[in-house]
Amino acid sequence: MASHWAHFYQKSYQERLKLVATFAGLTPEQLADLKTDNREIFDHLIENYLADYPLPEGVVTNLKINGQSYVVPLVTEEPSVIAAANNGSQLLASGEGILGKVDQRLLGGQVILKDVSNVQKLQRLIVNQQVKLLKIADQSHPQILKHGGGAKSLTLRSLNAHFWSVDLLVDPGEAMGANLINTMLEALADEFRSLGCQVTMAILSNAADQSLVQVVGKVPVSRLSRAKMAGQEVAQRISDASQVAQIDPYRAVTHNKGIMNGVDAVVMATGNDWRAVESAVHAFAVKDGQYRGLSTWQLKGEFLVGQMTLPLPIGVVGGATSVLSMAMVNKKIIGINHVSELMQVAAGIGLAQNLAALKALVTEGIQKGHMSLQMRSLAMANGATEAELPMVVKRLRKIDHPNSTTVAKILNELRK
Ligand SMILES: CC(C)(COP(=O)([O-])OP(=O)([O-])OC[C@H]1O[C@@H](n2cnc3c(N)ncnc32)[C@H](O)[C@@H]1OP(=O)([O-])[O-])[C@@H](O)C(=O)NCCC(=O)NCCSC(=O)C[C@@](C)(O)CC(=O)[O-]
Ligand SMILES: NC(=O)C1=CN([C@@H]2O[C@H](COP(=O)(O)OP(=O)(O)OC[C@H]3O[C@@H](n4cnc5c(N)ncnc54)[C@H](OP(=O)(O)O)[C@@H]3O)[C@@H](O)[C@H]2O)C=CC1
Repeated sequence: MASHWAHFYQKSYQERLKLVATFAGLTPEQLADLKTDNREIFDHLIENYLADYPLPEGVVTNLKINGQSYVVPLVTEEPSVIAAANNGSQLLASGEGILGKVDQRLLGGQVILKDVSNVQKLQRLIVNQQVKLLKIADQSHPQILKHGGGAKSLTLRSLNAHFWSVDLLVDPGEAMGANLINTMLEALADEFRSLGCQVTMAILSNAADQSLVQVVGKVPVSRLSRAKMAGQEVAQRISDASQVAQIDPYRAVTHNKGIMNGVDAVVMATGNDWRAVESAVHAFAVKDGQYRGLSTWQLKGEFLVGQMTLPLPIGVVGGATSVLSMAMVNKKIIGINHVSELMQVAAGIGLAQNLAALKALVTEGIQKGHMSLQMRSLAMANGATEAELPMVVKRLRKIDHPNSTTVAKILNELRK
């Protein structure tokens, strides 16, 4: 990680802005985008527009994937998430960094049929007229062919005695593809209606289990030592925590929430559909019938090795990724042009977040780090001014379990 990023969080706001703008080569207009309201765009983006709802955006400055370093914007309202992602990224970068890969990106969708009169006949038609049917899909959205994508396969699947699903797989190019596949599915639905089928509906599936990203991270055990705990012991305890998330759904849910603290923050920052991502990820977590942690950590000799596979229905073009000026600025800061790279960056941030969370949990506990960063929020929520923050936070850090009453007492003393 280049030295000018070191202790980024200890620099002033202006210094941080200047460093990121210079690093990403932002134009003056793009730099201005980091601070303007968006009424004229948002009034056309959603219905009944009323106001902007700004959320904080920070950056992780030291993510290393496949030997490349990234500065990654994260949008989140939760204190300590960005600190954790920085912490985990730094630990992973101290080893060989993260290795990532995306084998294929296909988005799925379905035309739901009811009470098919002759299943064998329909099955034969779908097989024998596959080329014609895929052409109907492509012709409904010809632009996608220009971008190297298109409809790839159509198969029939029984759901129960009454319902069938005609499953379509589409290569959406660099887009997430929901709008484009829905257009294709509605064209196919019309075709099946013309063949005498009862069509219930046509809609994409957010399962995205044909758009998987895999990340593997290795941390030298020596980097994990903490206070009185040797690195080997911390590594073993992280591995134990990982095993618990595999056997207990009750734990797995929070283990995965920690991962999604990072993933969602990148998905939001790049204008992607985080509801689609959340649906896909949690469905994938229960793919074998039991809800399990999405990542595993194992002690292998001198390294703690983490691995994770995630479905990520996201894009780098289309939808809000091409409408929100901040999404475009953030894609420039990350420096990505291909969606497979963005998938690896988002998953890498999720793995880093998970490592930092587990390390905190199995050593000093989550509250020490979390609450020390939460102090500013607690102070501001209870009336501390910008000028009073440093003194209030300094005093809060010396108190066990501070609360709003503690803040009121400190402010009373300061304001006498
Ligand atoms: C909070 C830390 C990082 C402190 O960690 P620490 O080791 O006490 O602090 P440190 O001063 O030694 O800093 C270590 C590194 O953390 C980063 N770091 C440190 N401070 C900052 C900061 N202010 N801003 C940005 N980055 C920061 C930074 O990279 C720093 O390296 P340095 O630059 O000093 O060489 C650690 O305790 C941690 O990672 N905790 C996990 C916090 C977390 O996961 N928060 C999410 C909310 S809790 C949750 O929802 C997830 C969870 C826990 O439920 C998931 C689960 O159950 O699995
Ligand atoms: N998750 C869900 O369940 C649903 C999500 N959505 C929303 O749909 C949106 C995503 O759908 P999507 O189809 O991506 O949206 P868009 O239709 O906005 O984006 C796809 C379009 O991007 C253009 N494009 C430019 N370059 C490329 C490229 N390299 N590869 C592919 N397309 C390219 C193409 O149009 P052209 O060639 O004309 O430029 C293409 O048709 C999101 O806003 C999402 O919230 C909608 C319904 C449901």
